Amino acid sequence: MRIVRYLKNSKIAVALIVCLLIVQAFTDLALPNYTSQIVDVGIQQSGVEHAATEEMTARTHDLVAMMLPEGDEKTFEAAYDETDQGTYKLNAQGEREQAELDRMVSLPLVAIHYSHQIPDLDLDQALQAYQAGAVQKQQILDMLDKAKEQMGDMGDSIVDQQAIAAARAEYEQLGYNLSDMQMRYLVRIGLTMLGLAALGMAVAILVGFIASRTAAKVGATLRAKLFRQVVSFSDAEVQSFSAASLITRGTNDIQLVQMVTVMLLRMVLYAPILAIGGIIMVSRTNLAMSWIIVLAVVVIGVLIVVLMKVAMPKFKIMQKLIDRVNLVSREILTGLPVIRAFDRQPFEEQRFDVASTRLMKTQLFTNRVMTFMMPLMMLIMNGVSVLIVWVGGSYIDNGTIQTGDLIAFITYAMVIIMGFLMIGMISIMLPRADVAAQRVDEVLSKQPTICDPAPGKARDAELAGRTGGARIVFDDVSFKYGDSAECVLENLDFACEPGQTTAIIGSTGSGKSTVVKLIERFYDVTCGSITVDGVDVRDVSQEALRAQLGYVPQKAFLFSGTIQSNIAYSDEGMPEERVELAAQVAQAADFIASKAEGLDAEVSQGGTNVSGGQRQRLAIARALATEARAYLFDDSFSALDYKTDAALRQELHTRLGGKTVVIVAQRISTILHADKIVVLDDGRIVGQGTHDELMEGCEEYREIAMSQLSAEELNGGDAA
Ligand SMILES: Nc1ncnc2c1ncn2[C@@H]1O[C@H](COP(=O)(O)OP(=O)(O)OP(=O)(O)O)[C@@H](O)[C@H]1O
Repeated sequence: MRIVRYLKNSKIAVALIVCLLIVQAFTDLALPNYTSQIVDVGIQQSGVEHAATEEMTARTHDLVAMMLPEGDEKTFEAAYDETDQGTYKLNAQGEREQAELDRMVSLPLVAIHYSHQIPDLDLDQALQAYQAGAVQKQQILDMLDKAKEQMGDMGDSIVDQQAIAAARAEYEQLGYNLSDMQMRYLVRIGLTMLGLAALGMAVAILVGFIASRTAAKVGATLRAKLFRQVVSFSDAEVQSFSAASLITRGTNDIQLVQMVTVMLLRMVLYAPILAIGGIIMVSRTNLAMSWIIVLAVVVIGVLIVVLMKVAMPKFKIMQKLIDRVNLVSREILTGLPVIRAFDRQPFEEQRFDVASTRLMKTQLFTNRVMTFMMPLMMLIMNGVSVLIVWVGGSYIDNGTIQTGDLIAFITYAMVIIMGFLMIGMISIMLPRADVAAQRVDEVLSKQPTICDPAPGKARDAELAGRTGGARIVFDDVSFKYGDSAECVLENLDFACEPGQTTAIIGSTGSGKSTVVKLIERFYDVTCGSITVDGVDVRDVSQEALRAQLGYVPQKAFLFSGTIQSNIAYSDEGMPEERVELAAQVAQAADFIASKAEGLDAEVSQGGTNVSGGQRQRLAIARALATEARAYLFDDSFSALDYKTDAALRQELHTRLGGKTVVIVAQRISTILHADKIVVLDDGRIVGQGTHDELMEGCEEYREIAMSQLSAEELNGGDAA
């Protein structure tokens, strides 16, 4: 069970909860016993608990002593002390042995109490005869045994009940106020019950508090781990899960795990304690009716199994359906302008509706099944109560049990059934949470395809501290994405020299962006190698490699914050001058100056409140603000107008003197003056050299150039 594993680091909290739950079970289980006492002793017996009264008259004392076997007589004599008034009071030793005394004195007391109803029996005479030695103890004991035998099976319980009546009569004879006694008893038991209830409540609150804290900690730890793991993923892993699913796993799934962890700590641990405690208490009350509880538990078991069989498959697909709704919503929200432009709202609404309705139907189904559960459970509980009253009624009738015992039995039966109910509810929730936990584990156990070399083997030191440009070399590089059969790049051989601009050009889908992504090591090459200053990119840590590179992605992405925080993204403490210089080189200074807040102007999430060109310029400034040795521009000038494009290239040329520049471009004018142009066609290099060389020797390049440039430009003029 995965969820239990998550509690590995919270052993102390779990142990504490178990201890507290035992206390809570003790209070919960003790209360019905007190209710039973209130009914049996407090009400029916007027608060008289024991047959062995606290005080008795000398006559009763002597008569009881006469009717006890010798061993018991000694104990009895030792338990009572004679008072100045000639009565006998229970002493401390007697209080300790009260249960034993009750057993002894019951029959003699009943005999004394009812003696006047038996003709020809004069106990006083018998006592005199006994004291005079005319009658032997054994004769009296035989007489008592015979009387008891005549009462049959019910003898014991009848004697117990009548003994209490006799004790009451004894108290009355001594002038005790019985209603005061009753009130004192009721108040004492009532206060004990209140105290127990308060303790139970305090413990329950404490358990809830610790359980919630522990579960919240489990949730937070899982979220942190998941986030760290997802951040370490390459594009391939993110794609394999899909961003929407990763979000559901990080939010909904972990939330479910957290919720069930609370239930696990509060209910799953409590249920067996309660059920076992209840069974022990019931066995003390009345075993004859236990079959009712067994029957109820079996019925509940069957009910839960049926419900699980019906609802479980639906529970299992629920998480996938939530994923789907997330995916569709994300796509629709991101593509809203396109949807509007093509007037596809009805279609998208329909798509969303399908995903949402499937989720709704599944949830409705499971909720409906669950709705059945509560009334059915109540039916079972009420049925059990009725059965107990019915069966118990006859037991009360023939004196086997008392009314209070019956009430206590009903309550214990409910406690046991509740325990099993809780186990049932959890057994429905747990598999669902287990699916969620499994989904989280899938992410956590996914091995990132891009890994750093072993700590001792990393060649970071060879790159650290170098200045000037970096020499990037592609040596017979081939690459294919994931499991796809075809190579996107094949046998690439070229070098990007320091202090030079290397341009990569080619038709759409020819693999230009992939080249840059391979330098950044977002993916690993399938064959061949890429080296930076002679060091294979796989032999250095990703951090060290990327510190050498300034990257501007094809799709400029900005974070919510300010212009300043976006440009200084690589280093929060970046000096203002560097931010300004980067903005200036990236041709963003003018538009920043036009903003009232300047560098502190707000940027919304994804940079949606700036234009495409401005976004590109800020993304360029962000890369230029780093201290990289090679700058990779992946089609980063496409949204710039020709003038800005030219000015930017001019600035790059002068400011980035010795650095390496790699420019992926669609527009030939952007790369016209590059030191080397690599022409890609369908993942293969079809030519490399300067513009002039390629115009002469590369058919594909000439075609692109002729389609984009005027005759004048082709003859040496500048497109800008
Ligand atoms: N994540 C990916 N998974 C699978 N295939 C991909 C992935 N990214 C790109 N491709 C495929 O690899 C090929 C090259 O893509 P790439 O983005 O490198 O081309 P490009 O030359 O930069 O195109 P463009 O000029 O349109 O940006 C394309 O055929 C594309 O379908």
